[in-house]
Formats: sequence, structure tokens, C-alpha cells
Amino acid sequence: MKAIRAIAFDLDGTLVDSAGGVANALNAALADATLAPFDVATVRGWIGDGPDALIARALRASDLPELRVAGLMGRVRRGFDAATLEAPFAHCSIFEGIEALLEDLAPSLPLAVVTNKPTVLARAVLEGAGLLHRFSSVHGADMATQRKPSPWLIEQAARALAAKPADMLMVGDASTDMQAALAAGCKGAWAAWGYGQPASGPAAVCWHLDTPADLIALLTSARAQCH
Ligand SMILES: O=C(O)COP(=O)(O)O
Repeated sequence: MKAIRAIAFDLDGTLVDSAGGVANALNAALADATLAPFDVATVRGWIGDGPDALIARALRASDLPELRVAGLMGRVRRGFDAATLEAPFAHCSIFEGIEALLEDLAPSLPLAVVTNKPTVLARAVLEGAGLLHRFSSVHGADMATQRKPSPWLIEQAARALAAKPADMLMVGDASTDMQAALAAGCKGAWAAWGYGQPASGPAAVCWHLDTPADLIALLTSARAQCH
């Protein structure tokens, strides 16, 4: 197998179980707009495409007319960002096995975060989790066009890590993570412990990870074939 020279990790649902924190920030922003809250299970299903998509889903689920949805987007987004930055890791936890995985990988491979969260929010959550120091760079979707499944963020991470996308592995829980990996020409490892579904159709998934420890086992296994 061609050696993997750098790894990009998705954030929400892969490194951090953030659904409780995202729900909390969303509900604070909705309350400010005198709208009703949603439970964590519902919000978990809306995570993965960034806060604007999350907020649009919540406003549509609040049975508001499209015009009102468009009118409230900016206000709810500002409230969401403020609530997130006020307590970035509240109601969140690190998935079991992630800290040990990063400790194992960090000395030998450059690591990056590639997330549909805007960079400032992603860095705050990682800082709150005590994980920021493990990563050489953090690549968040600061514009809609950068969002996975676009390869844009993975390509940016490859440049930052001085690696070719073909020599990289993207670890993520969403089908969009695997589609972005495919589009960037990098390998994909799907994290089964997160919020998403594996990609259907032509996929870059070379490894299915039941736990973070599976990644270490596969990277060190001579039998691990991928592409
Ligand atoms: O939806 C988000 O805010 C970010 O999601 P991601 O970290 O899974 O890309």
C-alpha cells in the first residue's frame, strides 16, 4: 500500500461529540428570536453541513415561510456563533479513543482538521476540548463554496501539510467527508462512531473504522490494502 503521509480529520461527529453543544447554541439563538427549541437527537441529524445549513433546517422545521427563514438567517447565525464562542466545549465530549489515537499519530504524521464549521468556531471547539495543539492546521468552511463534499478544504490542508492529496487520508463520519476525499483524490476512512452514514455510490472509502483504535491497527498492518 502507498504510505499515508498526512491525515485530515473531520471535527463534529468524528473527533468531538458536539451535538449537545450545537443544540445548546442553536436553541439559545432560536430563543432570542422567540422560536421553540429542538431536542439533541433532532439537531444531531442536522449537523455536518455547517451552521448556515443547520439553522436553515431548524427554521424550516419551525414551519416558517421561506421569506421569514431568509430574514432570520443572519440574526440566528450571529446568536449561534456568540453562544458557541461563549462556551465552545459546553455539553460536548471527545469521543472515546480519540485522545489516544492523536497521541499515537501526532509524533509521526502531520495532522489537520477539515470541517464544515467556520474556522473560528472550529478552533474554539478544539481549544475547549484541549485538542488544538495536536493539529498543524485547521481548515474550516468560511464560505459556502468551500464546504465538503467540495475537495477545497482537503486541498488546502494538503498544501498546509506539504502533502499530495493522494498521499493523505481523510477520516470522517459523513458521506460528504468520503465524497470530498474522492473528489480530492485522497483516501477515506469512515468513522462509524459518528453521526453520519457511509457514502453510497462511487466512494473513496477504503477503511471502515468501528473505533479510533482501528485506525492505528490498520495503519500498522501489513495487510491493510487500500486502493
Ligand atoms: O456541521 C458542522 O458545523 C460541521 O460539521 P463537520 O465538522 O462534520 O464538517
